[in-house]
Amino acid sequence: MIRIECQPILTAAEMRAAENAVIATGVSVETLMDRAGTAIAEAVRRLAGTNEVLILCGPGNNGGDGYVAARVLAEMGVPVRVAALSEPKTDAAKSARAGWLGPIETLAEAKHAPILVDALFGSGLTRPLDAITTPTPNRSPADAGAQDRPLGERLEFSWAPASARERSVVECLHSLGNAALLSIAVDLPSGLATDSGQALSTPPVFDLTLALGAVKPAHLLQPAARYCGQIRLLDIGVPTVSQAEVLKTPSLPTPGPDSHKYTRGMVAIIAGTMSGAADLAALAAMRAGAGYVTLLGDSQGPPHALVRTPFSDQALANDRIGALVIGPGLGRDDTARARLEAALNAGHPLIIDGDALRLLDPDHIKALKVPVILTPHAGEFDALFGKSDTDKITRARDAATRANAVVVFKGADTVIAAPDGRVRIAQGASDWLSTAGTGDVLSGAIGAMLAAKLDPLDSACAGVWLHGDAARRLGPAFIADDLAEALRSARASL
Ligand SMILES: NC(=O)C1=CN([C@@H]2O[C@H](COP(=O)(O)OP(=O)(O)OC[C@H]3O[C@@H](n4cnc5c(N)ncnc54)[C@H](OP(=O)(O)O)[C@@H]3O)[C@@H](O)[C@H]2O)[C@@H](O)CC1
Ligand SMILES: Nc1ncnc2c1ncn2[C@@H]1O[C@H](COP(=O)(O)OP(=O)(O)O)[C@@H](O)[C@H]1O
Ligand SMILES: [K+]
Repeated sequence: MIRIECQPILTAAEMRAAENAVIATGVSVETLMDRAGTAIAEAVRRLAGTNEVLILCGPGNNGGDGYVAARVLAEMGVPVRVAALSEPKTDAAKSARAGWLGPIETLAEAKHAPILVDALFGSGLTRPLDAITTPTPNRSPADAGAQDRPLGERLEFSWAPASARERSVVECLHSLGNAALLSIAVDLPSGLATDSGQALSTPPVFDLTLALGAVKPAHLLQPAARYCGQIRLLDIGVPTVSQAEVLKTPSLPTPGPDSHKYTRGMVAIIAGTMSGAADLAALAAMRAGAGYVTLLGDSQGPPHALVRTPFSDQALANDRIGALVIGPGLGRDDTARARLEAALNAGHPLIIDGDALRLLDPDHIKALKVPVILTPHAGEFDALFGKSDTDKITRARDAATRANAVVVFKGADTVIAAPDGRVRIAQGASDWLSTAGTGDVLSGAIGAMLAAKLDPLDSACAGVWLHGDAARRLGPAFIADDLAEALRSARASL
């Protein structure tokens, strides 16, 4: 089981292409399925202990993985039962099923087990599960004493129409999931759309998802990600590359004997009508490691290390400024517009956030001659780039190309895109970040990274990582001020 940080993220089609490239070298689908099922079995055995395992198998290759896992677990001496939704459809799944010598229960009538493994649907799901009804076996497992039947004897499905006992797949999944001590999804919790991260149906929340061969968008994008629990990758010997990767722990420069405050990086924050927001960005830039932070505009209070200067074109014309943050608490009045205009003309690398995003259009941003990082939340993104039903990765990537800027598309599933098509997606954000001012903190943290001369994509990634790590350290009910302070602990952990 491999941690997913830094791993390539593949769409369903990209994963199929990667698998096909391996198959073209002479490796059969059955061999890949065998590797997948064996890896699942090994992972499940480590977690299951002596507990009984119930594996739910669907009609496709996800179900095939389940049958292989069941066979291997049984060979390992782990108590395991199989319940199926229907007969397998693919050749590989049929051959995997043939290798399972135990009984097969129907999904609707399967009794729960302490360990639930969902191998109903993976990356092939294209429509909701709700409409599915389960076939009725000609004998129920209970009638036939399925649990006691020797290996080798199996129940045959009859494809009879709905019976009184028939239940929807979603309902079965939820009740078996609720009753389990530990629930594990094979590749994806059944019901999720692999590429968009939409929930075609609502699965239960799993404890663990075992991604096969590669991380998929649905492991990271909302709403799908909330159903996955912990995510671990299983290697099935399929080489994968992608321009999209899971956000990694950054490697940041630390001060040395030759460092001074300006070599550490100077960040300027432009204040506006709500100076608290600019104060938060400034504090965040300092705690993220900037050597010098100046706040241009009106604000008061600590920290004393923050250099407050009235806003002026002259103050802006400081060559030492390595990153200029504009937008947090800027307002949208004439003063805000004038300050934004001055900032765009100052020639410093820019982080554009909050109100400033509402005063610009993509063409204007594209015309800028300096590195630019945009940090919109969903509302700001829609206002700037237009609404769309396309998936968040594509939207972020298209926006980055259109504005020729790094785009940090915020949310519980922050997607960071560069104009060259590279994408990084954050995992495991704390939901407690949903509090006022945390976006201001992010812009300041990214400012510190850009001023430290990281390239724009790396700056955005490092800022998002520090922000996410700081939030996780704080636990519940923190406020943005706490988050800015905690950036220091996040940096110290590197
Ligand atoms: N390819 C490989 O080499 C390897 C792949 N691997 C594994 O394969 C998984 C992908 O397999 P997959 O493509 O067969 O898709 P899967 O997720 O099992 O489901 C599709 C099946 O379900 C059906 N179906 C869809 N929606 C439905 C619905 N609502 N209600 C009812 N049926 C519905 C659909 O039918 P159809 O839409 O064609 O009518 C089709 O039969 C992947 O996640 C990984 O676990 C590994 O073994 C490694 C090697
Ligand atoms: N439910 C959530 N789970 C995880 N992160 C979230 C959630 N909601 C918001 N965030 C993060 O919190 C920050 C909020 O930023 P933003 O919406 O700009 O707030 P503000 O303008 O109040 O500072 C972003 O970094 C975003 O990614
Ligand atoms: K599954």
